[in-house]
Amino acid sequence: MALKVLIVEDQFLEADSLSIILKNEGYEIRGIAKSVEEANKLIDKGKPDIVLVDVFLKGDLTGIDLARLLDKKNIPFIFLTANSNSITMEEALATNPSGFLIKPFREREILMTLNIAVYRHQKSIEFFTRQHLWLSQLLQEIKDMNGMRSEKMLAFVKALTSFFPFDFVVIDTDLANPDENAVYRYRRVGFDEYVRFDAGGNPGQYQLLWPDLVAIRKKNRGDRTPYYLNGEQFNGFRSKLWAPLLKHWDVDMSVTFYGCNDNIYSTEHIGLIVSVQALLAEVIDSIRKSEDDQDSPPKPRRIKRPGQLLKPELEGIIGKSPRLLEALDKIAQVAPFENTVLIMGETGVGKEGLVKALHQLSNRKSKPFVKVNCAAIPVNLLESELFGHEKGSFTGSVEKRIGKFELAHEGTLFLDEIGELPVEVQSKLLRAIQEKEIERVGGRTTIKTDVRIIAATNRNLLQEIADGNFRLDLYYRLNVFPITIAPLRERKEDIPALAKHFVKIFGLSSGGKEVTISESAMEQLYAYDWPGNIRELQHLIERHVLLAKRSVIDSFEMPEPLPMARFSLSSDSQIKSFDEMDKEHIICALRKCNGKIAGQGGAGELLKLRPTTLRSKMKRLGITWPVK
Ligand SMILES: Nc1ncnc2c1ncn2[C@@H]1O[C@H](COP(=O)(O)OP(=O)(O)OP(=O)(O)O)[C@@H](O)[C@H]1O
Repeated sequence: MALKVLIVEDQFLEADSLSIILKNEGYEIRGIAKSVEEANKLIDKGKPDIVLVDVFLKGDLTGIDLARLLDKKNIPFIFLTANSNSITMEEALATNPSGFLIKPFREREILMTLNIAVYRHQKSIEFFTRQHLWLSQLLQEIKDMNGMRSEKMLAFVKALTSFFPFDFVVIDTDLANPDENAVYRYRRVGFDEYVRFDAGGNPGQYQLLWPDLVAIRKKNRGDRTPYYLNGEQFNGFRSKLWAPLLKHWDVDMSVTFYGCNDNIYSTEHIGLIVSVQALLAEVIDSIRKSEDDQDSPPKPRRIKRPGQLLKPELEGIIGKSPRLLEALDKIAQVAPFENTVLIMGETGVGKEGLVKALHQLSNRKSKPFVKVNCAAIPVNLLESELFGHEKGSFTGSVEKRIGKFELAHEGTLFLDEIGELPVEVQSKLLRAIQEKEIERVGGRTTIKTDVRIIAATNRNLLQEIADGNFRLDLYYRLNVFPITIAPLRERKEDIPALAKHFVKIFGLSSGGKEVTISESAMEQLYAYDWPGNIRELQHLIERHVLLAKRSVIDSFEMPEPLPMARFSLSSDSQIKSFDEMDKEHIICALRKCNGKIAGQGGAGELLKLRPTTLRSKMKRLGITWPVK
């Protein structure tokens, strides 16, 4: 069936040419609207499958206003823009678009961007449907389960963890009952570990004590709509998701999730919770009716389910910080699906470990796992590395070569350092991913491939796009399910476990040395900022274990602080912005190279920047040569 497209564009010629191109490709044009008002009228007449909307429209409402409405209505949309002014881009990105088309439009790009947008939308629907089915099935099992009340409640909490990330959950089983025993509170302390607080128990650092809960109950009473809040403070947390559960049309119970991290809840969580609201109420009702087990062990109780402490595939991954658990949850959630996954994080944070775990948790685990490090392969060989080549296709290609796409057939292809991929290869990669077929270099036939792509990067891809080094359409195709791993300095609570783990490993590999770390040495590890993240910690400990003459490491020889940190600012010195410093630095390099940008001895080489990146930075900072 033809896909229905609505075009919202006030420039007649542009709208008309888009419409002709799309009609020729078999799309149905639902109409051309010149303003948000006109667009809304057309949408009311019949929902389009996708909307192409100009960011700047005449009238009071802009394309961004329309985008917000479309996002709420779950209609995918692509922005049309000639201007990549950064503030507008930031605002536009926040509306959750499925892509951007930059004017003047090229036919091929229009079609590719539309295909990607449709792919992303289909994947999100598919993801939601499967999540819903999976959660419903789990809830049904818990409802039918025999067992004591606390056992069933724990199974319930564990089931919810995979779908609604939380660090603390409050299940209120009887809102009308002023008894603290009607409220169940659990804190998540590991991937599959929880601490339960019974009536009178102390929920630790988080002040969710009974008086707080009474106040929250009072505030929520009568509220029938689930909501989420991000970025505010709630008793020490930064995110909250609340859902009322109805019985006989009355709000009788509720579930509240709290997260230590910002922005963990979204409209998707609301959609999912609403889709199982009735079942959640039935499960809690069945738990309420099951046998009470008040005479249980002292409180608070740390609960681990034997044999299921951690998914074995995640076992080598050390740490229990909320930031790490958030990433691990996402890995476990997305693994069974076929989605492309993009993993972002600074160098050495553990991206590769997560990618391997993802493959192991996926249905492709018995098939090949193939890694390509896009930064380590010379540019002229990258294409043949990815897609292979035919004998004699270029000088030196004496043998036919099978590329990584073919080697990864039916398995996972891990594209590490994707931000380093040259733009020329990016378009070929995009085609290979989108069309699921490749052509060997020098080959004439297309070869079908079935690979799941997982890409990782330590670069800010949006900045790379702004600098002209990364294709917007490839970014949208890869960024279907993004996962960010926080740097070590933002999850310092993981340091002791990681340090102990590395001490043990390097102790064993250096002849079974048993080494421990003193408290003051551990404090040194805490105080440092770890620009090289876990890899840097690992190397530091390896060195100290090898050199350790005693069984205790009393102090670490910490790396020198970064040069910047050594500058002491006198009270009258002026602090320069990063842009000002960049400008001075670039001008200095240009002077040294006499204005030469590209090639050997050019400023690009000196600054370790691609000439294109350097030129766009110069343009942005208003640098010209000779310097005015
Ligand atoms: N949570 C963890 N538990 C145990 N070891 C870890 C953990 N995270 C990272 N490591 C170890 O730290 C080292 C660096 O990790 P890894 O290579 O996965 O980082 P990366 O993010 O892929 O870095 P880069 O961007 O430089 O490729 C590896 O030896 C890895 O085993």
